[in-house]
Amino acid sequence: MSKRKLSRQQRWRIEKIQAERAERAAKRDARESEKLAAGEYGQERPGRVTAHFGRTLDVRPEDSDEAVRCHLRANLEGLVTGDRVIWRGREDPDGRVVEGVVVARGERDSVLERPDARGQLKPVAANIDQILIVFAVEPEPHPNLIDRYLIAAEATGIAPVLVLNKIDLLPEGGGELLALLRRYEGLGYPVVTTTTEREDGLDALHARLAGRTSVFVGQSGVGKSSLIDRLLPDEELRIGALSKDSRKGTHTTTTARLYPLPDAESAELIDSPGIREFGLGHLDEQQVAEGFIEFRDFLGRCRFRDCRHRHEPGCALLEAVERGEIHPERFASYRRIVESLES
Ligand SMILES: Nc1nc2c(ncn2[C@@H]2O[C@H](COP(=O)(O)OP(=O)(O)OP(=O)(O)O)[C@@H](O)[C@H]2O)c(=O)[nH]1
Ligand SMILES: [Zn+2]
Repeated sequence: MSKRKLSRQQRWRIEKIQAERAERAAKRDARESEKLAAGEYGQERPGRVTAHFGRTLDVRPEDSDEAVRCHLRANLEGLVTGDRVIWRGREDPDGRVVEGVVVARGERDSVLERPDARGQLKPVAANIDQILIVFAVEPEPHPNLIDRYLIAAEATGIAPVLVLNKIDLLPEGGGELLALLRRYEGLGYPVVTTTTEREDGLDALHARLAGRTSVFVGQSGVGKSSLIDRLLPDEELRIGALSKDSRKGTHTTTTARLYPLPDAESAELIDSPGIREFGLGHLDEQQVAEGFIEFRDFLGRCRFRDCRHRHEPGCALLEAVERGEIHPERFASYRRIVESLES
């Protein structure tokens, strides 16, 4: 077969497939607008996306715990778990909302992004109030791991919280790790200590979660799963927040999900394996410097506009270290992280 003939055939096939696809989409839209026009769907109301599967979403109404399987109006794109939306529900003869259509997306306060397979940043969750960076007495956090997480969190604009887990393993008197934590508290970061080994081990965490939407991140083995299992003890509760037919879904493990926490006052958790792995990947030197919050007062004050804060004369950061306004270990950590970006 000649090359040209093949490509003509291919072109024809592609065009046919595209035409069919467009026709299907147009039909679907027409059906939806008919239903909307015919008043099959009820009033517009607010809700929040609790899970998403392509063009299908689970939306939890503001006045209910049970999410409703919804599809998207054709002109809407890129909704993620945590998005606030306006939607309309369709009721069955018994007056129960059985399905819905999302008609608009609300403003986002924040968005968490992750690089996709091609390295392009894609939103994975929205309207998160705080990133809980979990680390543990064991495995001991290696130097500047905490800083790396803090920088990544600062770059999202979402408030970080440090959670030290497994405090049942702390030595008498607290040891170095607690001293390190005090330093972070001094910088203004909230610090919470936890243990899943004691009945009251999560009290401080519950208080911190109340009234907010949170995500847990942190290195393997620090106890994220254990903490989340304790916060959402009832497996059914995790699944029960979803509409019935989404339980059958096979693609349910990778999407981020939003869970209401049973024991804390209007606390919500967004979780997925991808979110837990949140890390430093895609930052540049500028973002790293800005991620050290105590550097911010000094950035832009160096003598040279393109100062890289190494040994340049008139470097505002180096002078601040000299004066004791920046902790030398934080500055050393900054340097190591910048160097690791280069290699
Ligand atoms: N002593 C002690 N062990 C804990 C505590 N919390 C969790 N562990 C243990 O730490 C180990 C790791 O906990 P996981 O919850 O699997 O940690 P993770 O962060 O989810 O790890 P990945 O799934 O690899 O990301 C398990 O053996 C837990 O039993 C704690 O508060 N104290
Ligand atoms: Zn400088």
